[in-house]
Amino acid sequence: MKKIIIGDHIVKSFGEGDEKRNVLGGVTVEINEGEFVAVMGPSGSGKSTLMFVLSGTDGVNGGKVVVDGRDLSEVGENELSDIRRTKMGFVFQQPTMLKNLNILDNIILPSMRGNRKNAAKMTEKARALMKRVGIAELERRDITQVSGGQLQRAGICRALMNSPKVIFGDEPTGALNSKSAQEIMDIFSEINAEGTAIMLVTHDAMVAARTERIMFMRDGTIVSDLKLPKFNGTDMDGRVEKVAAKMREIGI
Ligand SMILES: Nc1ncnc2c1ncn2[C@@H]1O[C@H](COP(=O)(O)OP(=O)(O)OP(=O)(O)O)[C@@H](O)[C@H]1O
Repeated sequence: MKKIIIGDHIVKSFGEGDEKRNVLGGVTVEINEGEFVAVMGPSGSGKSTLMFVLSGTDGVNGGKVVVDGRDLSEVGENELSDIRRTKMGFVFQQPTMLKNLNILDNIILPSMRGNRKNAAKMTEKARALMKRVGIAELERRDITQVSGGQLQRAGICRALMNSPKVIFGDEPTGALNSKSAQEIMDIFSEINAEGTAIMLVTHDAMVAARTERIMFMRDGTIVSDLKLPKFNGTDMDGRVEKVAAKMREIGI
């Protein structure tokens, strides 16, 4: 199986001198193409930091990160930004969107990068994505005129505009009620079924149980790596129980 992301003995520290602290203490992790992964762990265990370094958002202090065969320590700023733009999509707890643009323009803007030439193509793609996630009728709305779940759907459309190989989600369902959260997970499952790898940081066992692999972190290391069969709509209770049992074991 081809690896889309490799983290090889990653060390990440913050602070200087006596204040210096390792937040990731030599983490080795591999994500396969098309894999659906969740990262769980207590607050402060390094989940977001791991996601930031694997996505090249942040550099490392030791070890290396390889994305689709490219060692990020060997690429310059321009190539790093190209890799992030063309191979990765990002979904956050609260999508950061511009208040003076409608939903459609917010989805299109980041992929345009000032290039108006392909505006028609981008608009067509955004409309197809919006239709797919059930927000086709909201394209002219302001971002303040939609629900949290609808805004998150728009955030997912934005992340999919460049057909990424991997989507990173930092608590993408954290601001939603459990029904909306499961609907967002339905969308992630569909995207994953089409071959996009997804890595989600979550505190929610119901969310993690929808993935096929849950990495548990504690104190900057991965302490457990739980594998589940791909979710096919059945045995949700059994899956949640497996995740919950591991959480109890680890003390989350
Ligand atoms: N830019 C930074 N400067 C200094 N310390 C940082 C920085 N970013 C994160 N940390 C510290 O690194 C540790 C891990 O943070 P991180 O956000 O990765 O944890 P997390 O597991 O995602 O937590 P949570 O579940 O609360 O979001 C924390 O102790 C945090 O305070």
